Amino acid sequence: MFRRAVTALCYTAARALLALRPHVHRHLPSVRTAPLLGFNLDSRWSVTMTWPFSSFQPHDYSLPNPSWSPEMMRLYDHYNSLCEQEGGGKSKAPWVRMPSYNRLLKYAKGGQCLSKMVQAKARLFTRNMKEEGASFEYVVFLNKQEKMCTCIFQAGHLLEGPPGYVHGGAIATIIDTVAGALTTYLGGLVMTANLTINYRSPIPLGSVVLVHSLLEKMEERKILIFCQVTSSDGSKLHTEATGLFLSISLGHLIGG
Ligand SMILES: CCCCCCCCCC(=O)SCCNC(=O)CCNC(=O)[C@H](O)C(C)(C)COP(=O)(O)OP(=O)(O)OC[C@H]1O[C@@H](n2cnc3c(N)ncnc32)[C@H](O)[C@@H]1OP(=O)(O)O
Repeated sequence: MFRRAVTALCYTAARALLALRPHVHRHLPSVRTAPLLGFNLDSRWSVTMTWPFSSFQPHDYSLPNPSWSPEMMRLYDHYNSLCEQEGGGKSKAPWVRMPSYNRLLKYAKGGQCLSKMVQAKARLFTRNMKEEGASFEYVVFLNKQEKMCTCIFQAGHLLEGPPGYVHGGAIATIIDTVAGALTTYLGGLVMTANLTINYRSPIPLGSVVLVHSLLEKMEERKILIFCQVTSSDGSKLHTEATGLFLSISLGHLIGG
């Protein structure tokens, strides 16, 4: 009984992710939970919830907070100005800001509630710090036409690797996150199969960098991504990476 309930909840959450690209629904068997906990991601990637309690709206971590440096704010304002504006209806603007929650479950309608029922203490580890600015501060913008994402990333003091510089694992994490966001948009439910990273120059702790991720090739379930991390003015290359993502069936996640 419990297992069936958890499975139904997982189906609902996964359907929320798959809603990003409806064509991948072919990977999912039909389920009956959707009418109970439906969801909708509108064209600006903000979640439209019909859950009756508005306070259940999840916190969006990709919005500015006081820890953001002037450079982070400048870049945020720049990319935001390229996006469809609030109340602007259907826009031709190619960029959208992707919302960011501390659990992927929260993309589901009623996901705030779901996330309290399924492994309530679990958190997306890029979004699990209480202190703003201490670790990953980032916002991802998606360009649907170009099939690319650009992330503005401010690396906080807890991400130190070599003294004064960002840890290579933290850089891999933000690359995986940005490439993962792009491939989720392109392929629905995905997992990283392979990441190959070349660290070209160290990233100073506390600095703001740009993480660009773009589609190289998409072949059935395989999505190949190219990434570059550069200084905020683009003059310095910090990191290059390629990633292979595979779109998966829901059974892959809940079957173990
Ligand atoms: C808005 C949303 C934001 C989201 C941000 C968060 C993103 C976070 C993303 C992650 O970090 S995911 C967690 C880390 N990844 C994993 O834990 C994945 C662990 N590995 C697996 O679960 C499976 O190995 C995997 C799903 C990747 C593949 O298993 P499958 O059984 O689906 O694939 P299969 O073995 O049938 O292979 C399918 C094809 O892919 C190829 N392939 C599989 N794994 C490969 C690999 N590692 N390298 C190269 N090719 C690979 C394989 O050769 C084959 O090619 P062909 O079709 O041409 O024969």
